[in-house]
Amino acid sequence: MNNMLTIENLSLQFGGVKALNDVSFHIEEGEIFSLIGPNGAGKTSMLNCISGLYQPTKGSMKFQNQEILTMKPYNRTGLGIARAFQNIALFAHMSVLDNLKLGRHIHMKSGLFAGGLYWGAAQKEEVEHRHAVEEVIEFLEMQDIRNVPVGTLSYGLQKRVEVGRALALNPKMILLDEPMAGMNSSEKEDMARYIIDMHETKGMTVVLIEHDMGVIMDLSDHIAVLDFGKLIGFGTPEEIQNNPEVIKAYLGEEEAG
Ligand SMILES: Nc1ncnc2c1ncn2[C@@H]1O[C@H](COP(=O)(O)OP(=O)(O)OP(=O)(O)O)[C@@H](O)[C@H]1O
Repeated sequence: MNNMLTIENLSLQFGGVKALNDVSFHIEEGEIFSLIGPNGAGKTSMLNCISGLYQPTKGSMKFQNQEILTMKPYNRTGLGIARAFQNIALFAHMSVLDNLKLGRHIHMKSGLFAGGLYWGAAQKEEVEHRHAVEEVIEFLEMQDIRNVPVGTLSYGLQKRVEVGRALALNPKMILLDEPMAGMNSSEKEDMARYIIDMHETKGMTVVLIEHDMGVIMDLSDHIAVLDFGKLIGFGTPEEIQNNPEVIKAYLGEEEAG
């Protein structure tokens, strides 16, 4: 297996807080990879470093062997990294279809000149947007709600649209920050099925933050465990479940709760 993302000695500091402290791990191409750990452990910070929202203080981050540590988020999208947010960041008054299309326009627009001077190219791009968005609507089974304003949908469906917006960018690697938070059990099952399909039918690499340990252990090929910004475990679900340090810092605490 080839590495999709290789992270070495990554640190991120906010004032006196070490959000990430000398973290190293790798994510293989085409796998479902999960980041777990207690609240405030640094999971979202790590995702923000991967998407380019946060600039690490030091370390190295290679995407398909290319150093991306200082690369702008826009350029990372171009390489094939897309991200769905934990807190839904959609336009409530716009339809599902328009939210998905807008996501592509924002990230992939060819610019005013291309639009004005090369009408043919802009038209071709519009067709591509349409095609990608329709594919996502079918993949996430959103045909019935395609024209519905996002703000009127249930929380679970809004989360699905948020994931769809990242999917519409046709990424090689998709970053999902708690895609099942606040969902009921049938919505969770649907989302788990979509994640498996992203991996199995689209061959996508999926990076997941999730608190539901049942979901994590079922879906993940590999797991990294963070605690106070440090990597305290890395391995298969079985290895993680049998790792004494992880049990002490995180899993044990769940059992007790
Ligand atoms: N923009 C920021 N400015 C200052 N401190 C931050 C910022 N983002 C994160 N932190 C701090 O970094 C640490 C890690 O936070 P982070 O949100 O990455 O944890 P997390 O594991 O995702 O937690 P949760 O499960 O609660 O979402 C925390 O101490 C947090 O307060």
